[in-house]
Amino acid sequence: MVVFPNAKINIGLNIVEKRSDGFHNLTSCFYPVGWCDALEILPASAIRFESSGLPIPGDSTHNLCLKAYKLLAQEYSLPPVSIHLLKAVPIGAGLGGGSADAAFTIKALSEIFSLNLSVATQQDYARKLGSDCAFFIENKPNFCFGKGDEFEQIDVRLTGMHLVLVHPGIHISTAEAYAGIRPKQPAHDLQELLQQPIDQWRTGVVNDFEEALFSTYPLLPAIKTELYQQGAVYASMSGSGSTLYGIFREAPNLSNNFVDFTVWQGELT
Ligand SMILES: C[C@](O)(CO)[C@H](O)COP(=O)(O)OP(=O)(O)OC[C@H]1O[C@@H](n2ccc(N)nc2=O)[C@H](O)[C@@H]1O
Ligand SMILES: Nc1ncnc2c1ncn2[C@@H]1O[C@H](COP(=O)(O)OP(=O)(O)OP(=O)(O)O)[C@@H](O)[C@H]1O
Repeated sequence: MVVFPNAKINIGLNIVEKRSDGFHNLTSCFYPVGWCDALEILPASAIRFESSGLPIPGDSTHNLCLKAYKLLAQEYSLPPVSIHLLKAVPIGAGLGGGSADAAFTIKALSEIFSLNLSVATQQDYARKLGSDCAFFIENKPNFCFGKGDEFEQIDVRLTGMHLVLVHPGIHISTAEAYAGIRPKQPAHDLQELLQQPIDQWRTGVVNDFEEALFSTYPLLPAIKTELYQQGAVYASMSGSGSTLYGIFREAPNLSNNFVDFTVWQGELT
């Protein structure tokens, strides 16, 4: 089976408080986007994992696809599989790429081996692998809270709007980004702000990681400013960075912009 684990963006991200388990409670709208990896999982005579495309830091035995397989294999006595991951979504980029790989592995294994796992059960397994993972089981725009792994429906529809993602090649560790944050209650309720027309998001819909990371990496606010100059109706950093995104009504002509960076463009669904 071949599946295509896609990235997400965060539209607004409030880091509300530090929890007793060391994690943070947050509120954010997670929105799936079309930039994706390719993941092939086949029954095999022995467990095998390999990846191509972007190099993934760390030992491949720690890859989230393998962790997801091992989690289900021990519960359901799964036979061995061969996994090939073609990595395209940048890593440490605030796009949840590794988390999507983990969630799509759970979904694919459930289908290949007819495990008949409910959405809720798959989300429970995904939560064990990372805070962002559970979102990718349903993979639809959601208002997320708790560690980012609890969901409430939200009526934010950007279908047909044009998205530009700019990854400046800076790897930001999620744990380090959280360590630099002072949690606070948001000035305005994010769910309410997102009910306003998108033209009004610019003033109120904020990503709390921007304040700390923009002073460390001046390139990041420069890219955000450029996205607005090119006509974005809303621009922000995604997650803990370093990817910036702009939402446009029409595809901009970016032939002379962002030439030093990795850019992905496409329509939002
Ligand atoms: C920044 C976001 O991408 C926003 O969507 C996510 O909160 C990150 O989620 P993630 O990459 O799945 O993070 P995890 O793999 O669960 O955790 C990595 C590290 O980030 C910190 N972490 C993560 C999520 C969270 N709600 N609070 C945290 O403090 C913890 O130090 C944790 O050890
Ligand atoms: N399939 C995978 N894809 C990417 N990174 C993976 C994967 N499996 C394990 N990892 C590890 O996760 C680390 C990246 O985690 P990190 O949370 O910083 O970034 P991310 O998963 O790309 O998404 P985000 O930046 O949105 O959190 C890598 O350094 C790598 O060691």
